[in-house]
Amino acid sequence: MTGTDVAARPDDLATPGGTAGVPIEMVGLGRDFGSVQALADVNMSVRPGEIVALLGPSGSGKSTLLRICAGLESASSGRLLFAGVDQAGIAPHQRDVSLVFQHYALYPHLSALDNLTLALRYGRRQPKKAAVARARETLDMLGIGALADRRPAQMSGGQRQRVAIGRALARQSRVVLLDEPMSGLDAKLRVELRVEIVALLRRLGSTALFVTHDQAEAMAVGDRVAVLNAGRLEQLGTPDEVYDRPATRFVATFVGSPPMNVLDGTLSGGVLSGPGFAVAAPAGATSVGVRPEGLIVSSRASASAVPAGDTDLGSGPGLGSGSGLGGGAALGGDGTAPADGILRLDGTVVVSERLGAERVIYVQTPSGPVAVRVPTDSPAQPGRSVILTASAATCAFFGPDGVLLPAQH
Ligand SMILES: Nc1ncnc2c1ncn2[C@@H]1O[C@H](COP(=O)(O)OP(=O)(O)OP(=O)(O)O)[C@@H](O)[C@H]1O
Repeated sequence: MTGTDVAARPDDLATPGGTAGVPIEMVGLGRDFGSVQALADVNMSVRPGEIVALLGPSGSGKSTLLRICAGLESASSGRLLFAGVDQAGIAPHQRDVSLVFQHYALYPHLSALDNLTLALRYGRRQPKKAAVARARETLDMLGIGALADRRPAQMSGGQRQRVAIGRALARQSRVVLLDEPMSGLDAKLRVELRVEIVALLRRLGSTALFVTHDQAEAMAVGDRVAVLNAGRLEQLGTPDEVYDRPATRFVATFVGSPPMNVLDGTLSGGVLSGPGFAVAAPAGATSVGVRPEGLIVSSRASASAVPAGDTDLGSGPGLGSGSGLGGGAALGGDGTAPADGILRLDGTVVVSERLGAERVIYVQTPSGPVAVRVPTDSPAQPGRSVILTASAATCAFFGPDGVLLPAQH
């Protein structure tokens, strides 16, 4: 990563402690590299001071979008506006943008403090006293105030990355662009540093685009998350919206750990059915999705005979404990067709993973493995035959184009 300072800007724009960020507008942005369509028709409005996480798999166009914003790449189509001003033809150094890359480049012969001070004095033309004060404050906020006098060689990799991030952010640019700024750091450090980066961005008020392929990081850092896939913006929403109402099947299966289970089926008479499952579904549905915490696990042997409360092996929030399973009340006459719109799937637990305060089990079903979040003390252990159920309200339905269908009422 580097705290590359792309631009200088006049001192009168620098407002210490104030809000520096500007609105960013992307209108139909596209970028082709020969036959490769790196970006296609991206539309996005980012509010001043907002942090938007750009999330997507490798090759989805995240870096290309960031480089267009920095002015290092030009768009093949569409428009990019900062504060209402079209950036086409505006050179990188005139955009007042700070870039933070994965690979930092600090001046090796300067202390941490001097690396920051230099950027502020010459990048921002700040007077020495003000620059030193801002540099010290930034280092303190990043938890490395005590290392101010050390040169890069006398710091750990994580500490050097903090200095580089501090150098880019201290300039309080109108727009801050971060491209996987924490890759290469261990998980604990990443979590610590992202909290500090967000705190610093909020303090400085810059509008920020933060590229990551780590969905947990995107959800933690972004006021909103922009999910990209093959150059297209699949969804722009708050972390809650993206998780609870994924706009597309791609988003549903990219966000969440484990992600949403999606089962393919055929719709007939208002019922979507596929290998081993059936559920009441809206017109046009070709697949049903359910989050791992939306499923209830019950013992197969007792599901149709024992009161629900006794058979529940661990439930998500979708249904009350075992409700809908008592005496097989939720099942249709043939044992698979849904009554009350309930999704039902039979399977066998094949894997049980302890994840901190919870457990995730993987159930092999005729439609493939299904992940279910259960309490740590759930008896649903590998080898156990189980029934999975979910209320229709906890299910998401997608059409043949992968787009979320409106909820049924
Ligand atoms: N200069 C270039 N010339 C040709 N193709 C390019 C160029 N830059 C990017 N691409 C292609 O554009 C697509 C998007 O690349 P981009 O680097 O923006 O993706 P990304 O989401 O940032 O990926 P990663 O997470 O791996 O960095 C890819 O298919 C890539 O190969």
